[in-house]
Amino acid sequence: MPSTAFLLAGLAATGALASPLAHPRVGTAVGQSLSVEQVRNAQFAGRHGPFALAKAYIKYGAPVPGDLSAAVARLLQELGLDKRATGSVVATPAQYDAEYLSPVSIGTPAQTLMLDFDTGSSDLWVFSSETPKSSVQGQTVYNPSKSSTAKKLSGATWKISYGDGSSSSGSVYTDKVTIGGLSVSNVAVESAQKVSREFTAEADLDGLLGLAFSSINTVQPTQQKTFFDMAKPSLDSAVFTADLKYGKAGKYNFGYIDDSAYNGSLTYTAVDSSNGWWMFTSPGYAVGSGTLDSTSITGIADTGTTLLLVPSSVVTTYYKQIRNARYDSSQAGYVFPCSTSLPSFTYAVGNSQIVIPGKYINFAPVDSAGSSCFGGIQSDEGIGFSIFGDVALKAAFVVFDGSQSPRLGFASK
Ligand SMILES: CNCc1ccc(Oc2cccnc2)o1
Repeated sequence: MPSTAFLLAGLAATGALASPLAHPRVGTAVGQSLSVEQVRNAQFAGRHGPFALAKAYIKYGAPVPGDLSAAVARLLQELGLDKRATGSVVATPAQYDAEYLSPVSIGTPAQTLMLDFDTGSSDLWVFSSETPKSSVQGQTVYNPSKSSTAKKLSGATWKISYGDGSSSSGSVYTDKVTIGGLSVSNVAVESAQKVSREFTAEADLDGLLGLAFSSINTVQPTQQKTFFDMAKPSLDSAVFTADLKYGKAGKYNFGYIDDSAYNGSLTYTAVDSSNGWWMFTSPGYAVGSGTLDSTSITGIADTGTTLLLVPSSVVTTYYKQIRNARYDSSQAGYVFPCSTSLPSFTYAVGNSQIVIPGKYINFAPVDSAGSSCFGGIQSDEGIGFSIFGDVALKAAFVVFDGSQSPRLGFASK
């Protein structure tokens, strides 16, 4: 909920706190006299003593006394002026929950693309009219020349590569972006002039929408803000939530926490955003009904990564519990017979725990025969930190709190 002072300053800025008669037009000087016509201030929020009184305090930079602040807050609420923006959009899983796609409207008139919301990166990039035709195979493209609100960001370029080896690059526009009813103007929309073959192969994915911190946005020479950072000033609360699901559509919400979407309570844990990611430390894990092992796991909450990637010692401990599970070097990962009944995997968050049901850890068959299946838990070897990807996140309701001190909230559901 924005502070009263913040709302008051906003109202003052709009002139809503000004007097009903404002914006005097400059009169005409006739001889020594001057006549000044006054016009009604259409934005005036009405005669309200507390506003008038508070305006004086704001005008002279004096702190608004407690009871006046409370009176103003009540008035703002009564007048519905404390309502801020929120948004809510469906997240539909692609094949085997490999990624989740959400509709995003860009430009005027709206061009709606299906984007992969990625809390592990900070670029909003799209297939576009500038993407080589040979690289576009089924994707919907954004055409800035067809948007009256698109503006070329002159001289700006971007280039990004992802953990799975895929990459893309191009030019930059700013345009209006709307997600689930939440519209934000002048958002950086990065137009792909090159995409790697992995993206070309994914006909349903029209681009990515980065939700990590703007400090790792790749636009040069002037780094750009993420959609979330651009939306923050209008949001009821500086948060977004990820409610991904196993084999069915989940939801991303912006600006509010839907307390009916989870069980019990949220447990918050500290975030180290110094590298631009939502990085946190899980104080322990358990396999199946086993006791919690207090080996801590430090990693990022990454909706753009499919699997749960953890230290090799944890991976070995997990698959040791499964007869016929083995490391298959040809797949570069642990596999097991697809008919296997898998143990759950629990990761601690503060003093609480998130349980990933065993079935979430059967990612997909490795071959058309479907006899051998690839594990949803694999090693983070070589990355430098763990990655709590979709396999881990879809077992929870996750709050990405982007306030002054960013934090993550987890709840079971
Ligand atoms: C699956 N390859 C193409 C692709 C789809 C989504 C992404 O983006 C990623 C990949 C890995 C980590 N984070 C984001 O790449």
